[in-house]
Amino acid sequence: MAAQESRTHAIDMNSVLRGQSKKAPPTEVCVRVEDLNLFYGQKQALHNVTMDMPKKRVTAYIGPSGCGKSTLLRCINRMNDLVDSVRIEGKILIDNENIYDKSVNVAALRRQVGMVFQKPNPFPKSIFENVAYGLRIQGVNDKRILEETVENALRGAALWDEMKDRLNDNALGMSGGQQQRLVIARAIAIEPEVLLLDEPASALDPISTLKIEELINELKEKYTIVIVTHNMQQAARVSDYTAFMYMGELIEMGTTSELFTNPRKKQTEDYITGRYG
Ligand SMILES: Nc1ncnc2c1ncn2[C@@H]1O[C@H](COP(=O)(O)OP(=O)(O)OP(=O)(O)O)[C@@H](O)[C@H]1O
Repeated sequence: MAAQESRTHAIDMNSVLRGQSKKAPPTEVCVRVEDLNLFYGQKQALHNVTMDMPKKRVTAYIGPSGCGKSTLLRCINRMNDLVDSVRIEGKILIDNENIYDKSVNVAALRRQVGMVFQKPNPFPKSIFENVAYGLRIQGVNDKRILEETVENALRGAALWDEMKDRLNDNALGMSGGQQQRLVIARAIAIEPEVLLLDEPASALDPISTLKIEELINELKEKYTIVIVTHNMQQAARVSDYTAFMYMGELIEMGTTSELFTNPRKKQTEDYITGRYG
């Protein structure tokens, strides 16, 4: 009875999910997290997290503020290494290689695993140079290669038609939504394998948000995507798999459709039915 009632809550997930297939088809694992524990000084922020993220699919992390979503996301390209007090135990395997192995080249890892943040962060340079940036720092200066890459990346980020006549304009003159797609173009210009998106639309208006969501849907043809979002409807719209986290633990992960319509754990059900968070 309670469960029955709880499904008629504020967000009608069945309507959000309508049209999605019940089960995302099986696929290879791209990123595997194994027994991951993370400490910021004395404080443990992740507890024994183990999960698989499938190749060329979108996995969303949801959960209340402070539950460790961004921390877990930042482990996938070792961004947390930049925090002084951090200590990490466990493994993250990308294509079966442990990215925490001593032999790993972190700069190469960050080329393999691109990241986009909540606030768009274009450089105060031209649109062209923003997208060409990753190639330039790899030492590529061939005009033809740069032009081709910039065009492909802008097309990939659904920006080419809007921006093809403005390539020399300063990127800071673009709207917030355009800037966020530009930052995505900058990330895909160097052809990463995995794309991490940390609340990529939370600073954007509804139309720009919709464009980002459509873009995510297109990008998963080529990339494995992991997205942190506060917005459960957005998770339901864009992701194939959803992981629910609570107080640094992974409570439950499943296909998005199953997790939202038939959660196995009470904490998940309480969260998606709006009882907390
Ligand atoms: N650099 C840091 N130093 C110390 N503690 C941190 C740091 N970053 C995050 N934390 C702590 O780790 C915990 C998890 O934070 P995290 O940002 O990963 O959560 P989140 O689920 O992404 O939250 P939100 O949805 O509010 O962004 C929180 O208690 C937070 O205060």
